[in-house]
Amino acid sequence: MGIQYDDFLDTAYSPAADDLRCTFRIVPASDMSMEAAAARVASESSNGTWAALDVETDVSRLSAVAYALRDDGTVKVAYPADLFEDGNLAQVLSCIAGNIMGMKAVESIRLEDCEWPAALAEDFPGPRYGSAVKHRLLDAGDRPALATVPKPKVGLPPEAHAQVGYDAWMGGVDLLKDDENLTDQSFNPFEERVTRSFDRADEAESETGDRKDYLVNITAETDEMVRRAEFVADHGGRFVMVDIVTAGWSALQTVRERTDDLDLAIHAHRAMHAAFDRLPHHGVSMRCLAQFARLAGVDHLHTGTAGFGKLANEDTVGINAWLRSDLHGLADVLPVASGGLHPGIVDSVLDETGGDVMIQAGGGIHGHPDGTRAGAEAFRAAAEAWVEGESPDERAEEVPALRVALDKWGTETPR
Ligand SMILES: O=C(COP(=O)(O)O)[C@H](O)[C@H](O)COP(=O)(O)O
Ligand SMILES: [Mg+2]
Repeated sequence: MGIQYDDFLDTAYSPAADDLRCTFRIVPASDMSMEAAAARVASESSNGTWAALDVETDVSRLSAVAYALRDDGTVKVAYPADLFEDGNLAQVLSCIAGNIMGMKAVESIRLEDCEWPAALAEDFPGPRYGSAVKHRLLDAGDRPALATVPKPKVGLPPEAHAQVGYDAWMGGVDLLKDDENLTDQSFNPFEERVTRSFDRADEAESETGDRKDYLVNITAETDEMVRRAEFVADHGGRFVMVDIVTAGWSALQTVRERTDDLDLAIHAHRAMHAAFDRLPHHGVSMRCLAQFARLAGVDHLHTGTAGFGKLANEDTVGINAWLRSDLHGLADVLPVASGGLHPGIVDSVLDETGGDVMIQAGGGIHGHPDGTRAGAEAFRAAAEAWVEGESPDERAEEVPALRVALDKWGTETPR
């Protein structure tokens, strides 16, 4: 039988329940119609090629179909579930975000959204805890979970790093967090940092009576990540952090699977996400990256600050809603707002995201004029004031450290 581009376009197509439905934003090449470009996208991302083929086997049941072409430049493509290998995220992405990203038939193409059928989603583990980390592993209760990343982001030796952690825990944060580019460098070796930091966490726990933990960046080659996760668990840690985009989806899947018996929560830092999602017409949306991360099984994911922080954000509120929505029984994901946060804008961010999030500050805590502990007190006071419906200025009457932070930064959006 023959296969050609026309076979991949059916504007009246009604997808099957098991189809993976992807929405693309397409700008066709200047000499190509939207229909022709969309057919090529469906073809190249499933089982077609540039040449018409004559094949003995009927492979049409594995073909994708482009449909729902809209004037706004979006088109949907439906992929039959059998096109995909069970639980293999890399294989899925090699279809739906693979060769098509470089096709000359399109001027640009962006994968905007996916609707995951049960047939695919149920083959992935999803998060172990999701937002339940707030009460299962921490004492955050109804307030946002609070985390801090020491600054300078690299350069502190292990002892100083652990001291920053202690000060921040004592000031009221739940979690110390490594920065995305701190792993196992000579100035701050992984094992010494972990050992010293957990010793100080124990001190802070017994002095405050609250659970204190540490998002340890285990990002490395895959086997080494697993080894580091085991080291963290051996030292009483309940969380690991993975730079999920730079480490890669398959590596993340391996960490999720091979540490399953350690009961760890996975904190997903998204460094490099903007290489995929920052351009509005090309790449892969943050919304989709968040979907891949949830399927692979991260418990928390950075999704931005709804416009208030130092970094560009795509639809923080909409992505967070998706992370909380039902996905065929998979656990939800706790969104993390981070990047230029400080006590003066905590209320604005939480007004957008709601309180069921983690908020994280580095400079906005350690840049406090009176140091890390005062910075953490101010950050916690700002979060608690929001939960209790009080303004930052009202709360600052009782918390001098918050007054100092508000006087320093006001409501500025850092850049
Ligand atoms: O180090 C920080 C924040 O530090 P600071 O609080 O000093 O700005 C994180 O890497 C960013 O949150 C990443 O961005 P995003 O969360 O958007 O992925
Ligand atoms: Mg960082």
